[in-house]
Amino acid sequence: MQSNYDKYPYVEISESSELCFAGWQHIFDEIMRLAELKGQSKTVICMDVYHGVDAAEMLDAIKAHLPAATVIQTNACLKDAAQIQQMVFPYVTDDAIFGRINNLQIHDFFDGPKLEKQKDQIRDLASGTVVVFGEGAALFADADILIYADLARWEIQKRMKRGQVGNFGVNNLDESFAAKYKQGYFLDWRVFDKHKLAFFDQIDFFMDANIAGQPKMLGAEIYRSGLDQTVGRPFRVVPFFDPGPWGGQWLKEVADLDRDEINYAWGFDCVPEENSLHFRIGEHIFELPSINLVLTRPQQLLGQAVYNEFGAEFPIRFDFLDTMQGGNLSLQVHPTRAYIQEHFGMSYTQDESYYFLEADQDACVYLGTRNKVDAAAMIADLEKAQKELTDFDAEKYVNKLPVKKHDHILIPAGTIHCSGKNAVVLEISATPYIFTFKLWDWGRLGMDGKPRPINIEHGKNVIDYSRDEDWVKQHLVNNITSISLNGHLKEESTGLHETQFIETRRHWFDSKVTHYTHGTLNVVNLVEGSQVLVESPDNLFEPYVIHYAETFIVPASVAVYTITPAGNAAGTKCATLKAYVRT
Ligand SMILES: O=P(O)(O)OC[C@H]1O[C@](O)(CO)[C@@H](O)[C@@H]1O
Repeated sequence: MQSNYDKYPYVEISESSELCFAGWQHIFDEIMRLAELKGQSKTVICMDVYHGVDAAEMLDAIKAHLPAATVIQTNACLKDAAQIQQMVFPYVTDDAIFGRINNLQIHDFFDGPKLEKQKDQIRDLASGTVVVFGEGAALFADADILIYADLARWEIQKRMKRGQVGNFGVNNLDESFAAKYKQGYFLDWRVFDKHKLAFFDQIDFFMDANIAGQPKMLGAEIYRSGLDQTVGRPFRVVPFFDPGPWGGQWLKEVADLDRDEINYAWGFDCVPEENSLHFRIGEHIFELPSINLVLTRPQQLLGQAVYNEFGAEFPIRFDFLDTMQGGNLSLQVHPTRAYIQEHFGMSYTQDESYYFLEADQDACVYLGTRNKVDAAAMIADLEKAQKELTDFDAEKYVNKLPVKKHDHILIPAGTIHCSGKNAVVLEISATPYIFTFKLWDWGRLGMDGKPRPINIEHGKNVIDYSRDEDWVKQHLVNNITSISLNGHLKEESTGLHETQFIETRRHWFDSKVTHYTHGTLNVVNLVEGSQVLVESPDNLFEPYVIHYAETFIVPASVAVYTITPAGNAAGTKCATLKAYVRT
């Protein structure tokens, strides 16, 4: 298959490339230029970092480029690791996967008296250059120059897998990836995002610390202008891909991924809390976590109504599940809203849907229970299969339905489900994605050679047995309503179910289609056709090329945009799937 999916999308920022400082020498020259401009006898430089930044590299650079500076490391003022373990335990818990959302702040990790003493000592220094370096540095002084070194969520995960990064304040480099991810998800990343946001407007320079030995730095004005330019036009975040026990071979071809990897299960094409954004400034690519856009420009991005409902959180997720020549996903169910709130402190739940981008002859979805199922017998059989490592007869209890390309299957929380093998799903779902109660994993092992954790205990509390064969066929399988039809355009509503907050619209078209955001965020994927052009009828943004299977975000602040078949798809029938929050 000829691939034209762009796996490194960027936003072109209209600034001179000289304003992106690449390499430690240029970075420190610029910092010292600003320090000299200030002309003070004492300069306090705070170099604050996201947890996971390579501290050794930064410290060496500080010492090499500012040999006369007094360097203070923030980690000397942390509480001890055992105290931090105890503090975080109620939120991290001893569950293998799930923790609890909480309100811990970065200062909770520091020893109060030590921090105050250190602040006094910095204040009392009479002259010279003082560098406060490390996590939480902005707490330590009113910085003359505040620098923030940031790290993409995916890069942190890769460093965790390699054993280079553990969790904040605890010595757990050798802990399993799953345990470190859980602590990152429920704790560290929320703590660090809150801290970054609190000081965001005071930051003078932002650093991209993603590639070892290749730091880059942008002045705050350019960085903020980049965010403003991004939120005024359609854009893509940088996708990332991960293998899994049921993963397939389709993403490798379509997204041109490493052919030597065993498989790719997931392609996260629009999960802005975890993806990156790439700014292109002249010849430089500057990487930043896309959550920074969500946190700092929520009204322009989401629109006022969505912001009122969700706050600064991006509520829609698009990702791929590739099972071509792979296996079935685990048979699973997601918590209801009440359950996720009570047990995990999340405000909304993992409502999902599967849009089938590709499906082989034998592709299927497991969805809902069989009519008049014996619920107690099903749970007993699931528990037996888990305890005694016997087989679970899924088809005795769960509907198995054939699926074909362009089917849209709705999966409100509480519905037992999973995609079968030999299909490619575009998941169009609410953002939470780790709250999966696995009921049966088909007797196979995870990528680490161990059985994956099963959650029948949680699952049995949320399975909705009224979602049986008859009900799911009527309500959850291709529940399509025609919205409008003319010679060149057909618009259909394909979901989601009325209990879910996302509306999805499919457009079939062979010429220009006009879309209105109505002041609310749109997320769009090209599900048919090799290429389209997204344009502003008023020339408010540059024309934007989108290829097959690429997801793009249209901020609420973009009132109107058009989509036209382009390149070798010009004049041919294309289709987009657009999602937005029902308001
Ligand atoms: O549990 P499995 O088999 O890995 O299932 C796939 C997972 O991917 C998700 O769809 C999230 O993208 C979850 O709902 C699900 O847990």
